Amino acid sequence: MAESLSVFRGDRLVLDDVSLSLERGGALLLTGPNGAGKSTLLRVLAGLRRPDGGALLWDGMPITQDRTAHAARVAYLGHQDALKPSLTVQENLALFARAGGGDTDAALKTALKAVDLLHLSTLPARLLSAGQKRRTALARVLLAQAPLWLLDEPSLGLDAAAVDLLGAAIATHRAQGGLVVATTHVPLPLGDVSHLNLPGMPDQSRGWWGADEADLTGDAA
Ligand SMILES: Nc1ncnc2c1ncn2[C@@H]1O[C@H](COP(=O)(O)OP(=O)(O)OP(=O)(O)O)[C@@H](O)[C@H]1O
Repeated sequence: MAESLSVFRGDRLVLDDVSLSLERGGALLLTGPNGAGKSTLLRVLAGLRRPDGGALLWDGMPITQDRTAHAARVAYLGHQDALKPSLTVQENLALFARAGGGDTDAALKTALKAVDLLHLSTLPARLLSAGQKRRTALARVLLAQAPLWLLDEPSLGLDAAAVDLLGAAIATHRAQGGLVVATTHVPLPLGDVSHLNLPGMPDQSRGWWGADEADLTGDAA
């Protein structure tokens, strides 16, 4: 899926020769210290950022051949929940339900139920707690009906019950052949996963080029 990716941010090499692959139904956990490049790698996998070296493949084809098709494959959960504050939970999700096609109302209801937000569906997003906003953002991932879920610290702000719901949603997605790549600093209920640790710089003050480059190469699954 990803071959020898390298990415600069500013003049710093953040990812160096990172490779990974995932089969249908597979999940990959990205770990590493703050600044190691986990979010950067997710953005590259989402096609939101072009790598400076290496290639991203889907079913053996470079994603650069059809970026629109790749965008449609991806449901991306970033650090920002990106909800429109004046719209209700339901309204925030409606666009994504439509994009998924089929019975919009039924899909919306199923997604709201999956994150236990049915009772708050008519509340404006500005009135939601941090965890409720995160649940809404997760519902959007469910509605996207995309095979590849890219989740940046998905459990951030979630209570224990919501983490269980997240685990259930991921299990269902994987059972249907979906793929998941998630970053985390805490244990996540992902089941059987591959693991890629990006160690980052042990001492940032030494500058990137002092790093042991072998430590930066990750091969998953
Ligand atoms: N726009 C930018 N310009 C320059 N450097 C950047 C930019 N955005 C991020 N970086 C740097 O890229 C490196 C990787 O950042 P990234 O957000 O991918 O790390 P992370 O592993 O997700 O960290 P965290 O665990 O804190 O979320 C960091 O050193 C960061 O300072």
